[in-house]
Amino acid sequence: MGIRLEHVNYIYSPDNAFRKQALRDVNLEIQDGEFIGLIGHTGSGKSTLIQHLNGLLRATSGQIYYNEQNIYDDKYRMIDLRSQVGLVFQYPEHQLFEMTVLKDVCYGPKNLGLDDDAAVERAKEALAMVGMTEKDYSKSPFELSGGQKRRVAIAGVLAMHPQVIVLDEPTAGLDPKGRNDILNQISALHRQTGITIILVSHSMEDVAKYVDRIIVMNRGEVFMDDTPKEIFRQSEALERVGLAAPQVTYVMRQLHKIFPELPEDVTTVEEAKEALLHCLEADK
Ligand SMILES: Nc1ncnc2c1ncn2[C@@H]1O[C@H](COP(=O)(O)OP(=O)(O)OP(=O)(O)O)[C@@H](O)[C@H]1O
Repeated sequence: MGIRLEHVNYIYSPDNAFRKQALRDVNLEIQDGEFIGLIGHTGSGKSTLIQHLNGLLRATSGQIYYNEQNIYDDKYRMIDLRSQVGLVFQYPEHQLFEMTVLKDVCYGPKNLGLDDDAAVERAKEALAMVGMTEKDYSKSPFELSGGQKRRVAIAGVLAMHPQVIVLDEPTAGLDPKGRNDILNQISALHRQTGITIILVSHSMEDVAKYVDRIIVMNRGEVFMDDTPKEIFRQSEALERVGLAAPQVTYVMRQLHKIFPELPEDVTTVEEAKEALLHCLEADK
């Protein structure tokens, strides 16, 4: 099962001069356990779309089904959806406010009605999933690095045991090491738990290495929806909407013209390295 969007439109300020149609006839099916990259240039509708997935925004028209239930049915309990589809906003560390890391992560489960012991258990489990250790529990969130704060914020959502986690630009503002750490951690989380992960990003490089499927948004529409390889094959179409395939894809395409034995469609640096080494070995 999973999430299905049918003909979803969303208009901000429909009745005044600031009217803005941010989503146009969006049709999507997201299966349980997928790892998806949601890409688009600024203003393409990514944030608007993800806020529909846990009911924070209500479609102006169209329907959304979560596990085959229409979330706009009068009897549907939006609170259940919110606990199953966790949103991690951009710069989530700004929302850390408790005195200690452990207390902060307990906040969500307690809000769900869990008693103190159960909340602590969930918080510890979630902190371990994002690579935080016992010695971090009693620290103030304010003494952590930017990347660590972000992990704590992600743990806060994980502690609610969501089936789906949506991360809006989880690497924004981090240095290259911080970016790699957090993306590797998210990828490990996907492997360990099998939950659905939707990673919102501006960066093809960031998502190419990790996700199985990329959804490209443009002007509120789903412009492409395919595997990274298929998406990057259409680099001219991407460039028309202000995006580009990863640099390594272009480099390997040029190299393929000179050395046809090298693959033409490469999406990650790791794949390129492997292909080049293989080629060198064969040449020996
Ligand atoms: N509260 C709002 N009121 C009016 N228009 C809005 C509002 N929020 C967003 N928009 C407009 O809706 C469109 C889609 O915005 P959205 O934030 O979903 O894009 P985005 O792809 O997430 O952008 P970014 O990558 O910059 O976060 C943009 O044109 C934006 O200006």
